[in-house]
Amino acid sequence: MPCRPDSSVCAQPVATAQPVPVVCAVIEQAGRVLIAQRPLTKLLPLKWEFPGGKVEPGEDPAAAIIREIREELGCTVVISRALTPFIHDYKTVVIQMIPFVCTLAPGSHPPHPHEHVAIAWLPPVELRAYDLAAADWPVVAALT
Ligand SMILES: Nc1nc2c([nH]c(=O)n2[C@H]2C[C@H](O)[C@@H](COP(=O)(O)OP(=O)(O)OP(=O)(O)O)O2)c(=O)[nH]1
Repeated sequence: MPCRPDSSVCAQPVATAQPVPVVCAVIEQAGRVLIAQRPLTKLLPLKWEFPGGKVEPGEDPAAAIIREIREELGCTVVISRALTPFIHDYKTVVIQMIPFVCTLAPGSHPPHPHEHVAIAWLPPVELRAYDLAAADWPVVAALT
């Protein structure tokens, strides 16, 4: 039997995409935090962000942020605290942002951009002058 669009009893399968879990690190050092500029060739080209990336299936978010920072910046971070995760809807993709405040581990190499086009260390109040990815503004609000 065909389904009427307004029917409440019609159980058509509905596409319910799960948010993509994304970890990001607010790396703190001497009153400044690190942001990184995304490459031209990826989503959100040239937007600034807190470095990180997608959590792999079955991966613990805390392990994911340490892995992503090692891959992207060649350094080791220690998690100081977790900020509250939240959902951001980009319309083309819905992500769950899972932010961590971190410091560089003692003896770590300094961060060096392997995938980003630039990095910057800023006092948190200066973040608002940068063209950050939309999902990063709640993270900035949690910091300032
Ligand atoms: N890493 C990161 N991604 C962010 C931030 N803000 C934000 O909207 N995003 C979005 C951009 C992407 O849609 C998604 C993360 O994707 P990504 O491309 O950085 O992840 P990845 O490093 O795992 O990349 P790949 O292996 O798939 O190439 O989250 C942020 O602060 N950090």
